[in-house]
Amino acid sequence: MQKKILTIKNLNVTFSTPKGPFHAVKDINFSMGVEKIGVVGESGSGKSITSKSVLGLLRKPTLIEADEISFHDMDLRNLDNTQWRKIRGRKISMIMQDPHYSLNPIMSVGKQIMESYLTHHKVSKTEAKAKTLEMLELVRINNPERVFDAYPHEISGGMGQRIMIAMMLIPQPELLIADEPTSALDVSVQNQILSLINEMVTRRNMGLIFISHDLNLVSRFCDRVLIMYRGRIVDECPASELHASKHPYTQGLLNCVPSLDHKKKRLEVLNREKLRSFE
Ligand SMILES: Nc1ncnc2c1ncn2[C@@H]1O[C@H](COP(=O)(O)OP(=O)(O)OP(=O)(O)O)[C@@H](O)[C@H]1O
Repeated sequence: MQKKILTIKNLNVTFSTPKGPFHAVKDINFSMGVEKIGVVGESGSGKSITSKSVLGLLRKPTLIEADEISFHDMDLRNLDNTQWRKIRGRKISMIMQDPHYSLNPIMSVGKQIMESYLTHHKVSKTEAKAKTLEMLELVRINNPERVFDAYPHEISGGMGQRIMIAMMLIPQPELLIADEPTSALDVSVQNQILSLINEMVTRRNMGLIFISHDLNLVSRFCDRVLIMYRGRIVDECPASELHASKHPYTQGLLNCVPSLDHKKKRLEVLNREKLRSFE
């Protein structure tokens, strides 16, 4: 049997809000090995909160309850900051949606990528810089020497996404959580980045959780898909069978995807009445 990288059993997340408790993530169960798992679902369905729970990024008073969240054999519940520092970035990395929130505004982007490498590898600065320039090239940055010295406000959104990807991949994590990692990139750069991520999965045995609104991309790129609705996983299928799913919510999502074949057809709106039984 394939070795498990991540196992989640009965994960529930409840926020405390001025209007009372809000149960954002409900009874999530899944496990994964060296594979690419796509997570889809409309905005607010709980995709990011599920990922943030895995990385211990939610703080009290938010209530995170789970029977199990384990990475290989390690229990990720209740780790302290020192233990998290050894895992975040090094073993589990997350590429966030907006690079401008994730990059340090007062440090050059090259230094940030280099630091990410040096934190986890005992090498000289010269070696780390060479590795950083190599990584910048791998994420298709032209003129890496110049970009190395740029500050986050000097770079475009698309370049920022590639820099985030470089920073997260350089330590060679065992699990990568990528939240809309290529949304600001044009199709050719997107394909190159996806092939780089794919290579990390196949050659370095990395597991990938790929959060996206792009159902066509997920069905093409991933191995398996989890479909979330209102905090729950309501459907799960091999990625190649996503378009054939019989689940009403998945069908609803698929019907909202613009298609070149149906240019004149009006885009459908999800029928919420039909979906009440999944809440
Ligand atoms: N700090 C918070 N306090 C209260 N509710 C929150 C908080 N953070 C997120 N939520 C709510 O939790 C739910 C799940 O949010 P989450 O960010 O996981 O959605 P998502 O599926 O990732 O959406 P998107 O695709 O837009 O990123 C949403 O209803 C959101 O409003």
